[in-house]
Amino acid sequence: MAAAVGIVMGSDSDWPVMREAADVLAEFDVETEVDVVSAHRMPQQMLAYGEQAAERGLQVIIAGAGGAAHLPGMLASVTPLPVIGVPVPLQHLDGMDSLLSIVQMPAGVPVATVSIGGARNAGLLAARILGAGTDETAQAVRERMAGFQGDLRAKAEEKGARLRAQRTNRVGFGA
Ligand SMILES: Nc1c(C(=O)O)ncn1[C@@H]1O[C@H](COP(=O)(O)O)[C@@H](O)[C@H]1O
Repeated sequence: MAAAVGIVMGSDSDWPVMREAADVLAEFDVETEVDVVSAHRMPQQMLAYGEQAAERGLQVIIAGAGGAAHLPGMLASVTPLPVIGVPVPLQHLDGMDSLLSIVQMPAGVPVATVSIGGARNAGLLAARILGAGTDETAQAVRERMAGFQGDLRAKAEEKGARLRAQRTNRVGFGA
């Protein structure tokens, strides 16, 4: 099956962060492809990747990069697909440099930017985008997302119950 989400990053050193996007999309049975595509180091290939992404069948691109992170924005400038940018924290500046590079896009070229190191949320956002469609595949992703949200809610409720149980006065909203 062709990949629906392309997960690209400026270097293989970004993979420990970016793999979380691939892992969570696997939980949703969404097919992904993974590669290193650098705007700075391989500009021609980066443009080709962005230009061909839609015709190759991709529906969403997740792009992660650290430091002076131009990759997500440059991909967004050559593809009509939604691009989700992941700021990758490096040793210096803790990812603030990357966050600001990715989030401050000029008008007309949107990149949906997640938090520093937020590759898991990038994967979840990609799943939601895929789930917004009207076909059966979209519906299946949407149903899985509803299940995921139910689990998340149950875990949050347990946290409240644990916290209330530590107190003598157990009054609280969830009690
Ligand atoms: N920000 C970019 C781009 C780009 O935006 O095109 N290409 C590589 N990089 C980043 O450089 C950092 C260090 O890369 P190396 O570990 O290969 O030296 C990585 O976080 C990568 O995303």
